Amino acid sequence: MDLICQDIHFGLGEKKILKGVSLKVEGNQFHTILGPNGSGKTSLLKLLYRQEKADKGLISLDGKPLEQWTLKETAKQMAVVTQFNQLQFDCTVEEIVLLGRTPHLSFLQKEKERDYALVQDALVKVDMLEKKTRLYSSLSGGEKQRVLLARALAQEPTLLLLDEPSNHLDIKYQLDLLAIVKNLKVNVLAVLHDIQLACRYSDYLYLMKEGEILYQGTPKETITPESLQTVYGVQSQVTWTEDQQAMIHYL
Ligand SMILES: Nc1ncnc2c1ncn2[C@@H]1O[C@H](COP(=O)(O)OP(=O)(O)OP(=O)(O)O)[C@@H](O)[C@H]1O
Repeated sequence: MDLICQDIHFGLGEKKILKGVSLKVEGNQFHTILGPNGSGKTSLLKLLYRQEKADKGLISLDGKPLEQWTLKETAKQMAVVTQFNQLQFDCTVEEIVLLGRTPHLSFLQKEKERDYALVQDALVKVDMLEKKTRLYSSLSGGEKQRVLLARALAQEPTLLLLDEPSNHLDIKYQLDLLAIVKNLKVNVLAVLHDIQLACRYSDYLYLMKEGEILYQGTPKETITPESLQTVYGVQSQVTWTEDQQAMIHYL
């Protein structure tokens, strides 16, 4: 599912949070939004998963305006992983991941063998199969994060939205998570904080500051001493390895 945002404006009270944001997520590529705290990254994702509504501008999915899609239609194709949160009720790991299949089932339809197979596969991918009978509430922050990714994988999305998905993960699982997502070969829009990890896994970067996208392009085009100075206000030297790893030396 392709996503296009055109000239998106969004504010809360007097505060203008997004000031004309335009972006595209297509080509089964991994797109990342980077930017300082408070620049509007999460707000933009909230508009996409309809927690908030834009004041102006057009959001379209496969060429059709977002508001013309039903929630169920979008849930069949769009999965969202935010930072782990508390659930209203407690479930086992397996039950939570199985919820990823809900959009694909009709009313009162029971899950089938394929649904359980997808759940199993997702749990293996995030290395949580052994803990499938554990209660979600008993998991560590990083384990919860991996379960939420597994739920999104079980959903078989064609557009995956990730909001700082690797925050609670140690470096091994951060690398694993981003590699899993990259290998899905679906449209991905991620909000990340780690510039180096973003460069390593993203095909395309959007660099945001104060509600506007100031730089965009491949990681090499986007991450430069000039852009880091403008967006984050830090001085740096940037060199690149052959496998698209940015070596950022902060001065
Ligand atoms: N409910 C709210 N009421 C008032 N201001 C809000 C609200 N939600 C967000 N904001 C403000 O909007 C701005 C953008 O917030 P947002 O969470 O989108 O930024 P972000 O780029 O995701 O930040 P971070 O990197 O810190 O997660 C911030 O200044 C924030 O304080």
